Amino acid sequence: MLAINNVSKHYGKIKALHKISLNLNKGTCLGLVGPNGAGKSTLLKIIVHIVQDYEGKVTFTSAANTDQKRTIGYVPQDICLEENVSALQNLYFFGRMYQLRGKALQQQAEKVLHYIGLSARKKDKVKTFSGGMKRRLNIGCALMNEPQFIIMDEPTVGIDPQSRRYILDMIQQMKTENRTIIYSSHYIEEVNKICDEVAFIDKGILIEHDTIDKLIEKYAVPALFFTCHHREKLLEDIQVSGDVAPYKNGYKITTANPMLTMEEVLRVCREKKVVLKQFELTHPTLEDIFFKLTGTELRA
Ligand SMILES: Nc1ncnc2c1ncn2[C@@H]1O[C@H](COP(=O)(O)OP(=O)(O)OP(=O)(O)O)[C@@H](O)[C@H]1O
Repeated sequence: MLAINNVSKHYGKIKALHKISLNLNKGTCLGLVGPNGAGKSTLLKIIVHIVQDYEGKVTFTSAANTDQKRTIGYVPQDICLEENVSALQNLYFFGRMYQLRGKALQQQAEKVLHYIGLSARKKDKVKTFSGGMKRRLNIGCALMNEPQFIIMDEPTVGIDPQSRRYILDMIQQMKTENRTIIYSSHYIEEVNKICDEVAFIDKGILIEHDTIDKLIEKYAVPALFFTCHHREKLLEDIQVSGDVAPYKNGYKITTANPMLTMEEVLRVCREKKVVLKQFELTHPTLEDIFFKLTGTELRA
């Protein structure tokens, strides 16, 4: 288990983290979600001991009597590879840091290459790789010590959809191996797809932490989404039924009674001869919940 207790971090006058506390059970995949500058990387660097000057406490408990260093794999946000040598040489470098030598080092590197789908390119220099391949190798380096905890800082930034899908599938595979994962991202749809739990962080403060199902249940407010021509005519009349706000390319009405509001919208449309282009009952997404809790757009 990972226990983060009351962790705060200042960089000079910048308050990067403020009294963060959260626990993570073995085998859980946690999505750490927040906009740029929220404090995600700082928290991850504290967890992996890169940042050591902070207030509060971080403790790990892991299986058997393994050395704590050997149980954590960290995938940094910035790609950390030697471009002028091969993928294999990069993996050997990280393996040696974890005291692997000889046949054990070779076998582990081959295993990781297979895992990240780069066996066929193992002898090629990294500088000939695409961005997505480099990201996969960056993850592979963190897997050389067979970590129990895997901590990934935005591992899918700026890559092609195919590599993104490959990385997400790899994470699904890691979950089946009962590894504990922290996955930092501001791509909420990825988090929704692969994570069990979500921690929302904004301006260094932990806003919420729960399972995705519980967050949806807790903050679920039914809403109607519509787009239409002459929507201003419609808005004048339907405000009584719910809270109307601009949303994507149309409007969203948050309402306690969606069926009644739906009937009312249709009635007003008929009366005012407004043609609806799209009209549907929506379910809140994690992105909506984040916005509701912080007033901040994730991609800002
Ligand atoms: N080494 C540093 N020196 C000074 N300030 C820093 C340093 N690292 C981070 N910060 C500041 O701390 C705050 C949190 O930054 P952090 O990188 O942890 O956020 P983040 O959520 O990971 O953002 P991003 O998604 O952009 O990577 C920001 O205001 C940032 O400018």
